[in-house]
Amino acid sequence: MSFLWRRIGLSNSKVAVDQDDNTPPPFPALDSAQRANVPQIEIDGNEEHEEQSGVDESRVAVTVELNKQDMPPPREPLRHSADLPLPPIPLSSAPSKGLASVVASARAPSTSQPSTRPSSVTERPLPKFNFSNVAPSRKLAAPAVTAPTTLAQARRRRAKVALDPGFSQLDWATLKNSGKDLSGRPNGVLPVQITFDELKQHSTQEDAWTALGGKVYNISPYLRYHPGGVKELMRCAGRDGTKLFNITHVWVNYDRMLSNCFVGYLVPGGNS
Ligand code: HEM
Repeated sequence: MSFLWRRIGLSNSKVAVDQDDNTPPPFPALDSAQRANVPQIEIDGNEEHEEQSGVDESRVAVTVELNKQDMPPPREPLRHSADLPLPPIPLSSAPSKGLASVVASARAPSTSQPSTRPSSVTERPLPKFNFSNVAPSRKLAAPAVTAPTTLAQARRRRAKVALDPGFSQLDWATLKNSGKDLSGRPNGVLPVQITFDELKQHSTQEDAWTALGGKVYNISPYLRYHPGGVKELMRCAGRDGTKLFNITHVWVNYDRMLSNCFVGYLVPGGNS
């Protein structure tokens, strides 16, 4: 565990920030598909279990077990009445009635006529299947969806950050697409090589750099636009934020979002 003293806000007061703190924030939702690869644990109905393991109950996956081999055989497809062989046309009625009415009466026999349907094509009853005999073999993970019951619980699970007016993702896209250089470098200076020691110097809100995938970005202009809030984003300021970023939302295309904020490449040198 290594600590870095970081100035907070405009007050210049300093706090110790754990450089190795990659604890994921409560986003994405703890029972989401993104987190589906977290190790599963069995439910034991013991509330204390959560406390001990540090696992939120909503992360617990219910284990449903099915055995494919024990599934009932597929039902035989029903035959359409049009596929059934036509009953013999009574010869006596053929000359007097039109052909169409003869065919119609043959397909839909009147109630007065006894059915001529061959007994071999009568519908077979479905085979009986006892689901209690299903043996466990194949595991399917179904996330336990537990709706928060109180307002406090809901807040604890997912505290939504209220962005200031004019700082939506759309506003950021507009600013970015304006082509303005947001790297903070003097105009015309080419991307530079940045060591870890240099990176650490940029850890305040007014001058925050982070390294993502080997590239260093000036995240100060983006702070107030970040849907997860300034505080969360500042956790990766002055250090390599790749791990924390990927744990949180690997699907976000940071390279495109922060293209105007690109400062340079992270190179070995200094202490990481
Ligand atoms: C500089 C890199 C980062 C960029 C460009 C970025 C961008 C974004 C974007 C676009 C979203 C919305 C994603 C979505 O709704 O699917 C988001 C959400 C979020 N981000 Fe980041 N992020 C960055 C770093 C971080 C870091 C380091 C953390 C902290 C651990 C973090 C925490 C969050 C959280 C908690 C949300 C969820 C907000 C909500 O409740 O909707 N982000 N971020």
